[in-house]
Formats: sequence, structure tokens, C-alpha cells
Amino acid sequence: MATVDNKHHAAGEVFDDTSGLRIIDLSDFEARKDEIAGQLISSAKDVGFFFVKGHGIPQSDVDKTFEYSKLFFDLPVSVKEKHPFDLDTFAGWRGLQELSEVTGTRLWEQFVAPVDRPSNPIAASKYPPNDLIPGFKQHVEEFQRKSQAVAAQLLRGLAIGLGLPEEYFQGGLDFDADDVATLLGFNYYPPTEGLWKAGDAFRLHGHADYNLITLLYRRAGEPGLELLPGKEAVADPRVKNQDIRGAWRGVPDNTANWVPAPPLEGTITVNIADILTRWTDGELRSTYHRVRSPDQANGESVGERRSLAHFVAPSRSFVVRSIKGTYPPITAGELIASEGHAYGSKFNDPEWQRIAYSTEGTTVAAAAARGRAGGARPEDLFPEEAPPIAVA
Ligand SMILES: O=C(O)CCC(=O)C(=O)O
Ligand SMILES: [Fe+2]
Repeated sequence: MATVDNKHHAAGEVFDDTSGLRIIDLSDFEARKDEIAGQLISSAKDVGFFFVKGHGIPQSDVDKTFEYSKLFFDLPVSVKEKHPFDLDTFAGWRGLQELSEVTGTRLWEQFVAPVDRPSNPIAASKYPPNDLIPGFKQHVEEFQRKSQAVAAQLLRGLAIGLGLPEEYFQGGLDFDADDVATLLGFNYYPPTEGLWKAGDAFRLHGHADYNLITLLYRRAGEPGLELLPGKEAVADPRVKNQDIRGAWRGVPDNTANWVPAPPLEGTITVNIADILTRWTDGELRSTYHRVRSPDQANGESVGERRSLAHFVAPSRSFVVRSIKGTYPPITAGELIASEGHAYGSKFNDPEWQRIAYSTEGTTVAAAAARGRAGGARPEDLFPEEAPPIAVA
């Protein structure tokens, strides 16, 4: 696993050698917030992805959450299928059946865990009975509370970086709200030994996250995440007059230059997601990303892979008003549901599935990005001109 020592300095900033992504140190935030804000905003505008260290989340909390991931996914299908994924809320379990139909095998399973609140009857019903996994729901809540505090700090920095009041993006972030919409996504990618040749398929198709900002926790020795820096269509000025509500923006270009983002010890991988893109009129980039299947020939582990995606979102009743008025006001709850339904209908389209889960067209660019001896350079992350994006 690469570590945060695997880095070089450019203009006083720190980059990971393999991805070219910035590693932003959040320690001593209050004293350093203007400096941090500058780094955050430049990553959020140009790339949409970055790593943070000095975030204060103990590794033991992350490890414990991964242990719960194993307990959950090890449950029999007959138990998990009692808590199906729900397109209105994005919560619940999915993966097995729909992906088996496309690939003939299982690439990805996901359980998206809500925060249980009395006014949200869906939340409790998404969890297996407590005696099957004692303490699961409570741990998920405690972990999300800590992770959301990091997200709130990042959003302060981004507001400062945009020249807005520091509190600008704090609306809707009350973790104790009855209609809290923040979710913890558990991803499980089963072992691929003997299932397919390296590069024949993706574990997770290219997508942009539906929420506000995502904090992604990953494990040592489990690469595969790739991203398309700053290329999300909703951030493109050419589509800014469209109402992005419910738009599912197709399958991202497989021939484009995807950049690998390795897991870096002690860091959280952060990405801007669609609600923040909408809120900032496309200025901050909700960037396409995907998980490539392991490349055994290059020594990558074909064992299981897990990740935790903390999908931070404003409370469902919070009204998102884009700063410059590019998009009409809409509640976060409506946005989340419309993205969910757009995703659901696309997902059931066999042609979409075929393209999303095949590496057709990726070989040259993706292999070049992966094989680059010294890793991507920071300047690779700042494409001069985005190719035209079809919006019809
Ligand atoms: O597993 C990963 O590294 C990425 C997961 C992801 O993109 C998601 O859950 O939205
Ligand atoms: Fe994602």
C-alpha cells in the first residue's frame, strides 16, 4: 500500500505520486483554515477528488466498521433480502441479483445504512434484527456522527475557499435532525480468483455520487478505484441551464483518461457529489469514478475488497438553492429520490449494464494510466479542454 510518505512537494502542497491527487492535512484546522481552504477549493474545482489526513477519526473506529461489514455481508441472502434497497431513500441492500444477470457472476454487493430516527420508519426496517449483529445500528450511528463532523469541517473550508460565509454549507447538516439523510454505504466486492481475466469487467460501474460530499474509507492492499478528473457532465457550463434533477448522465466515456486513486494509509478519500455541484452552480465537480477488477498479472490481490462510503447529505426537508440561481430550489429529499429513480430505471436497461460493466474501449487509456512508471503528474489532472458532452 502506498503511504502518505509516497509523495512529492509542489508549490508547498503535497501530492500522491500515483494519482497526482492532493493530500490535504486538516490538523490544527482553526489556525490553518485559510491555507486549508485554498487547497480544498482548488481540488474541488479542478478534480473533485482529494485525500485528507489529520482528520481525527481513529483507525480503530474504521477497523471496527469494516468488521461490521463482514458480519453483515456474511449473513445469508434470505436475511439480507428482507432489507431491500429503496430508490426513494437510497437505503438498504442490493447487488446480488441485478449484477449476476449482467456478468454471470457477482461483482459487487452494497448495504446502505441509514441513521435510525423515530420519524423515519424506513430506517429501522433496513437493519437486520439486533441479535443477529449486536450493536450494528448503534455503531453505524456513532461512526457517521464522527465522520459527518469531518465533512462539516471540509464544507467550512470549501465555503471559505469560495469567498462565502464559513457557515454557508452547514444548513441541513444537523446530525440529530429527525429527517437526517446521511447514509453509510458498505461495499463488498467478492474475491475474483478464477472468475475473469484482469480488465474484463469492473467491480463497480462508473458513476457520480448522488449526495453532497462523500468520505470514502478504504483498506490497505485493495486498489481499483479510478476517477475521471473534473469530467462530470453536470459541472459542465454547457449543461448548466438544464434542471439536473433526475438526470442520470449515462455511462461515462470508457476511452477517457481514468486516473487510479490508490488507498493511502491514514487518509480518507473525499469526493464532491451531485448536490454540492448543483448548490455551487457546477463550480465544484462531482466526478465520475469506478472500481476496476484486480489485475492479477500485475500482482494485485484477487481477494475480496471492501470500502465504506459515507454519503453525507443535507436533511430531507432542507431546500437546496443554487448560489447563482442556475437551478430551481428543491428539497434534498426530492433530489435524492429523483436520482435514485433515475438510477433504478437506467440500471434495468441491459444495454446500459453491458456497457457499464465491460472494459470495451478502456484498454489503452486505462492501462496507460495504470502503468505509468512514475504515476500520474498533477498536471495530468487539469485537462485543457473537456471534450463535448452530449446532453440530449
Ligand atoms: O469502493 C470504492 O472504492 C468506491 C465506492 C463508491 O464509489 C461508492 O460507494 O459510491
Ligand atoms: Fe461513488
